[in-house]
Amino acid sequence: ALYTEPRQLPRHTYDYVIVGAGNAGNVIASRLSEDPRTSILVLEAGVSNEGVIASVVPFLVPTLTPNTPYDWNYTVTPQKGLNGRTFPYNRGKILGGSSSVNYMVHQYGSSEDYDKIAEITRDSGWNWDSVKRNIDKHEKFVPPADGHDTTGQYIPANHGTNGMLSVSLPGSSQLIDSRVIATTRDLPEEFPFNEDMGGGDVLGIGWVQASIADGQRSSSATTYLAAAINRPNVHVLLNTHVTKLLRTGTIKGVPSFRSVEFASKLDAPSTIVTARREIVLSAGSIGTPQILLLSGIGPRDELEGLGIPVIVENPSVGKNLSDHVLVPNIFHVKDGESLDALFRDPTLFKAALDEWMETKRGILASSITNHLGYFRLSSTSSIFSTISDPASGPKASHWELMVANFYINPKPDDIPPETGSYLGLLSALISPTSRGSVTLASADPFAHPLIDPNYLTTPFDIFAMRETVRAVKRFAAADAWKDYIIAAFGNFSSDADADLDAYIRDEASTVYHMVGTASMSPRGAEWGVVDPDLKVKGAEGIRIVDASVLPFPPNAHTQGPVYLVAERAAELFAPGSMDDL
Ligand SMILES: Cc1cc2nc3c(=O)[nH]c(=O)nc-3n(C[C@H](O)[C@H](O)[C@H](O)COP(=O)(O)OP(=O)(O)OC[C@H]3O[C@@H](n4cnc5c(N)ncnc54)[C@H](O)[C@@H]3O)c2cc1C
Repeated sequence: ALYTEPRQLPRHTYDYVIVGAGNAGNVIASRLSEDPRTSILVLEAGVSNEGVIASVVPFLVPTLTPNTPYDWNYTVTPQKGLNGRTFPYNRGKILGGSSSVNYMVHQYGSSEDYDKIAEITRDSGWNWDSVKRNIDKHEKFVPPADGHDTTGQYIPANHGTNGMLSVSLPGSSQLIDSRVIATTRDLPEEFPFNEDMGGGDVLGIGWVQASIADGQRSSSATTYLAAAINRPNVHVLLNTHVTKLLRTGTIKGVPSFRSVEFASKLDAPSTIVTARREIVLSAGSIGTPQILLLSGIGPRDELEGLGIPVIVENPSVGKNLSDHVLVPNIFHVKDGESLDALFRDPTLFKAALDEWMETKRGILASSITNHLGYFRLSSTSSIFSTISDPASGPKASHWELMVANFYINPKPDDIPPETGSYLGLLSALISPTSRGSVTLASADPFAHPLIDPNYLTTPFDIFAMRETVRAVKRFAAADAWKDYIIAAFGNFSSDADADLDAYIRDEASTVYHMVGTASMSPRGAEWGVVDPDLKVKGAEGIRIVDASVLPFPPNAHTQGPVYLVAERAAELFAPGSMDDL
């Protein structure tokens, strides 16, 4: 059942209380409630996704964030690596969390990401061979909206056909599709074709797979939660801001936490609910460390500085933040051959929307990109003489290329040109070495925390980003683009290091893939926030299941890895209810 006010809750004690009905939280709610003996309460700060049309129509995704009621509307602190700039950091505040507002690219990453997590945590349960078994129950590969022949565009054996989340290839073709594929033939050494990144091999460029079915977004709310919401053992409470977890005693010599405090707003009365088995924190890479800190779990000096009693001292909480930083690399192209007119001309846009409304087809049935790829820096790059390779392994990437057939620059103060046609060859750093943090700005649970991704503050990161821009220019110089690309639009024509650095520091923003703020580490390690079974270190009764537990950013857009983490996590919980004991 779905509730919108605390007084509607029929009870205050459950087997599990899940904080956050987001990407990961809904997987846990859905899987745990398959056992009818297990009772579950999910607490979600956001609103329902029902009736939010922009969260249904794939191409409307840019209207969902930032500065909307479906976004937390966070901002990053001034970034010293980006000339002191600050910008919004989008996060879904809606059923489905960021899976209801993201750009729907769906992939899992490199097999070497998972093997590296297994190595870091010393738990083979996280290696690729073990984790990939969950793809079958997670994924349901479906035909694209336009029903085109997908032969050669993916490898069926890499995919599930019977799982929860629908995934498909692009549902509408774009004019540049054939040029992208031709580039993989023009420059096969540097930009090879990759038929399918879903099997753990990410290198090369290929067709985008997206969480879309029948021209509509597939999120954790429309799939996992939708399957569970009518079960009598699942209660979901919306508009509910969790303010802290409460210590309820001591078990095996460590503080135990079984109660969760929440309120609808600062001056509203708070309510307390209790989890007989465990509390599951799935509030995401920002919300999860914030709640831990408010609960007295974190760095002693930070907590004492704000007058928060320290219950579990852990210097790692909120640290190790890492993210995929992005530069737009926009090119001016042949007039009329792009999607720019669609954004500028309300009549064209209305026609596209009408088509979608009538048929769920057309350009709006897909997300904004049909192709992306992952690549390595040259192994002879000078940077590797001073820094060891930060990629997950020799088959993993350093950077990603995303192809968008219109003017796209996520920088908030950027003003798109009123005329002309454009191509975005966006590049993102996949293996950053910069690390940032989430810290409390105040002890007020309703105040946004300080979010400092600390982008581009290491020699490797700026070196690698510079090389991505150079590689993009080589991509754009392929024969396939000769009669199409006119010139670079933006300050990246010069090849001088200093000029490229200035361009990057001026233009960079994010792909919104923040991870690592409650990282996994080996059992007994002196660092990290959770053990490999995702239980909070030095505490009892709290497990964390969301993007925050990933120790480093994967070779993927992060929803797929988060789904796989959540599916594996669901297997770690004890079956049944405390009532049985
Ligand atoms: C604009 C944007 C575009 C993106 N594009 C892509 C993409 O194309 N492909 C991709 O793979 N990934 C993409 N991502 C990233 C991906 O969506 C996230 O990494 C992933 O969804 C995070 O999952 P999560 O479970 O950790 O957190 P979330 O899904 O964000 O869930 C956290 C939930 O907890 C709730 N919550 C937080 N704090 C509290 C509190 N105090 N009390 C109660 N509830 C709380 C939130 O409201 C939210 O519902 C994008 C993200 C954004 C924002």
